[in-house]
Amino acid sequence: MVDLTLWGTSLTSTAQRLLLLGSGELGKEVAIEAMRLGLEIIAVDSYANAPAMQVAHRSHVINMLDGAQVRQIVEQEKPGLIVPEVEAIATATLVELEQEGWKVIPTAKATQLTMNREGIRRLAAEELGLKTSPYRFAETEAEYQQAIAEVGFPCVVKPVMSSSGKGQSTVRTEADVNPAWEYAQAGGRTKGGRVIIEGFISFDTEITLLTVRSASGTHFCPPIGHIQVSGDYRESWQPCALHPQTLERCQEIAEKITTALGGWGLFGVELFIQGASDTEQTVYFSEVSPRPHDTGMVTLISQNMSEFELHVRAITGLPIDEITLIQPGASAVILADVAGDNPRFTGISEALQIPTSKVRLFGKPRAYRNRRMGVALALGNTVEQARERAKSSAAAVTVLVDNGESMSSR
Ligand SMILES: Nc1ncnc2c1ncn2[C@@H]1O[C@H](COP(=O)(O)OP(=O)(O)OP(=O)(O)O)[C@@H](O)[C@H]1O
Ligand SMILES: NCC(=O)N[C@@H]1O[C@H](COP(=O)([O-])[O-])[C@@H](O)[C@H]1O
Ligand SMILES: [Mg+2]
Repeated sequence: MVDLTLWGTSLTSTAQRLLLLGSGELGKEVAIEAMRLGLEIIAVDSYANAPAMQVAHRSHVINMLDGAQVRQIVEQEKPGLIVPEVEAIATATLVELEQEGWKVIPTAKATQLTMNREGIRRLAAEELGLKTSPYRFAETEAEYQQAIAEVGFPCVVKPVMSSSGKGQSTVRTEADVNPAWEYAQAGGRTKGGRVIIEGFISFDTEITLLTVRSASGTHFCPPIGHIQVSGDYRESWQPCALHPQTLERCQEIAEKITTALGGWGLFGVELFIQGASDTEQTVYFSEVSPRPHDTGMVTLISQNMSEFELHVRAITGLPIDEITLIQPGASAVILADVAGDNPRFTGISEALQIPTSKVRLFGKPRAYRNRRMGVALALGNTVEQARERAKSSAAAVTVLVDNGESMSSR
């Protein structure tokens, strides 16, 4: 635990250590915020020089799906806070570590339930009665065929352990059925195994409602709208227009699911919205991240406190005062279109000629097709203006790699 009455200093005997399990772009910003408050940061991931490792005091490369390796690092580093950052961690070991007195953010149960789509879906739909898409789970190809027949076309197939759309496909016709199974088997964060088959929801908008559980109570950020392609985010903006009663409904759902998960920290509650914002809309719960959300990177520019600052404040037991929107804001991703080492970027100065724009490059040491390498952020007088600016800024950047191939980032 972090001792609020005796705040320590990094790299001294009083240090409060934060162990990041996962060191991508989201962890990098968490590390920066935690370091600003004087915490000692240890970044862990499955590969060297991951983004958060580059701004941490120390780092370790381990297989985070191997419980023994996770335990060894925890016992070696003795962190006050264990902060999961990615959807590929041995969560059973986190449960054991929590029972032994280590502090897991937000709770070991929350990381276990959300790391597996089955856990969170059953909690939301079957225990809490939240409206979700219809769904089935399948372990074998025969069960899969049966589930597809029951859910019907169109449906969405995903490995139960995956994120950022890995292994996900939409099945519209019979011809898509087998490729979707194969892709799910190959594409999850852990190879092979169980899949979820979800009925396709034809939503008008999808949002992330960032929800913070902290010493000063539960706080909501203004809703973030976003666009996803192949299950991965491309653009996000804040605020997203919703009917006032819809917003209330979204907050109720977020309150329910985050209360059930428990602990302190920021959560990204993903919701599908059907209908136009001039009447009350229908809200479906999709899933929740018990940590900062990729679509929430827009808050680096649009809010008085970013989702990363909010997470660090919440997990260390500090209060959150008012969360305010500075101005309508937007983010657009910078993707690689080619695989290779030693990525470099052209067009940064063009990108920054766009008014209000900022570019964040994550420092991932290797590019591959559709890997998110950076993000462009912008403000506007309206959401539309902010989105146009962020998209133009991102589109100006091109990712080049060692093999000499180059393609536009978008
Ligand atoms: N049942 C569904 N109906 C319609 N669209 C869906 C459905 N499930 C997923 N999608 C689309 O795919 C996107 C990604 O799905 P989901 O959030 O479940 O995947 P993920 O791999 O966990 O992604 P992330 O890690 O980025 O949150 C959703 O944001 C939505 O755009
Ligand atoms: N939707 C979840 C998400 O955005 N997670 C973020 O992406 C990183 C993995 O990136 P990589 O796949 O490029 O290594 C994770 O470490 C996390 O920061
Ligand atoms: Mg999602």
